[in-house]
Amino acid sequence: MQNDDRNSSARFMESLCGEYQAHNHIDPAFYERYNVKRGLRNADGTGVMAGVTQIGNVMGYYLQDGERVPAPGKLVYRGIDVEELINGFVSEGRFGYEETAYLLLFGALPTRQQLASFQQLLAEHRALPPMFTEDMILKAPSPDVMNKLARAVLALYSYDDDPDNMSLSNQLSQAIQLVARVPVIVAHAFAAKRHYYDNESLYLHRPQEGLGVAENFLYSVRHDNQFTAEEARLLDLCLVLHAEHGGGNNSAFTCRVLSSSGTDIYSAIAAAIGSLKGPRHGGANKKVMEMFGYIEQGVGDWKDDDEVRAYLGKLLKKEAGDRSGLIYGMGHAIYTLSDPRAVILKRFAKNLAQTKGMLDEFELFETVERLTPEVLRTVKGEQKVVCANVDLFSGLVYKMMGIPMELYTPLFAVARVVGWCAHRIEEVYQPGNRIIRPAYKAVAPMRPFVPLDQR
Ligand SMILES: CC(=O)SCCNC(=O)CCNC(=O)[C@H](O)C(C)(C)COP(=O)(O)OP(=O)(O)OC[C@H]1O[C@@H](n2cnc3c(N)ncnc32)[C@H](O)[C@@H]1OP(=O)(O)O
Ligand SMILES: O=C([O-])CC(=O)C(=O)O
Repeated sequence: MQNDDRNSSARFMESLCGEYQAHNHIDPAFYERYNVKRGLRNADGTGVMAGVTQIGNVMGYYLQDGERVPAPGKLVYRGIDVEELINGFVSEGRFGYEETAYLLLFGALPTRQQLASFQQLLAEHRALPPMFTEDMILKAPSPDVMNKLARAVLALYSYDDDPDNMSLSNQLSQAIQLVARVPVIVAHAFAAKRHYYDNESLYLHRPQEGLGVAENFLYSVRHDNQFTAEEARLLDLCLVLHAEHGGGNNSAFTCRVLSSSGTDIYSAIAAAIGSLKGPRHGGANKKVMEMFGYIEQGVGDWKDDDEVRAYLGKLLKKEAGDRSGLIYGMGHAIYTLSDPRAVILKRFAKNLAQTKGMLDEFELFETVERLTPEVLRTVKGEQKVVCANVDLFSGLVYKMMGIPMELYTPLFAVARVVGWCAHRIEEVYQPGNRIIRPAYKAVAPMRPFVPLDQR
């Protein structure tokens, strides 16, 4: 394109922005006037009840006389407290992700035999279809692994002989395939990203028989295939903690919205991946680490509360960091006093920081966790009780395990695909399900059409 053309299309683009701004303002007062549940949230911040589920339960407050009372967070999978679930498999010296996946998908803890058969099924489905990596990943790589993952999941539709078959056995079988394949797609998408965008050597490792999801993931993303048993156990725990979070979280709800239309599983899961990528949702784990990069640079003395406080204020006022006004890793739609996953991950982060000589960094994370509620109150007047969410410490744990930042959000997807599949199947098979179709109050005044030469 010539310079003049470029300038004139830039000017036209600018004028289009002006056109948009002139005609698209929505008065915030409308939300109250028309009783619109912004973000599908009631006035007190609680979520609008949009469905019934048996899969997961997230508790962060209780209601007393119609008021929200903050409480320590609790996460429940299929009626079982996640902390109890973790204690169960850790104390018996097993990996827990496959057992958790079985529980979430089918609704009951597996027997020893069922667990072994399920692990075998996952192993059989791990291999991607012939030429899939070459045609769908290497030929069209992406600088963003989540973007590649969404596109690859959507592409699996054309490698499935019966993609729109809605029978329960087909849906479950597609779900098992996705749980098995998503980690492999992530590993290959990451390899392609490193090769085509970072000029690194290309290595593609095939998943190994006899290794579970966490071990295979570490095996595949490390160029020398090496990992320790301790690393695999910690990653397994992270996967369990990220596997599910109720029907209302943005990505599960996205998946349920698509599923309610009767579309195929690949479309629904690809959309959920797109949702999780967002920086206010799963993408926050990467944003947390980027934000700490800014804080570490911008704060001279990490142990000086006043300096950290002042920098957090700048983040909120969009004067520092990525200028979004957010302190990533803090706040949650449901949790108030604590996110149980953050509590567990913080414990592991502290232990790892001690052994890796990274206690100063860990303590800076703790300071941000401690000071953010106060800064949110003073700078934004925010009265809500705010705690660290799962994303505050997960990135630090991954960093100390030597897992590259581009994989933080994809790892979330590796775990959460199980929750999404469980929600999809529940949405499709619940009796009397209906297409999800909320309303939008239309506020544009009516006006006549004007012929082209009279505008
Ligand atoms: C896996 C997950 O998805 S966990 C969440 C990961 N996301 C993040 O860490 C991003 C930072 N946090 C946030 O953006 C929010 O806390 C969310 C998106 C997680 C929850 O959002 P909401 O439920 O709408 O927040 P809530 O009702 O508690 O907040 C009310 C106000 O406080 C603000 N707020 C809440 N948390 C933060 C934060 N971390 N930084 C800045 N402002 C915040 C909200 O933007 C909102 O302000 P507004 O009224 O000016 O729009
Ligand atoms: O529940 C939510 O809103 C966000 C979420 O998925 C999580 O915290 O894991």
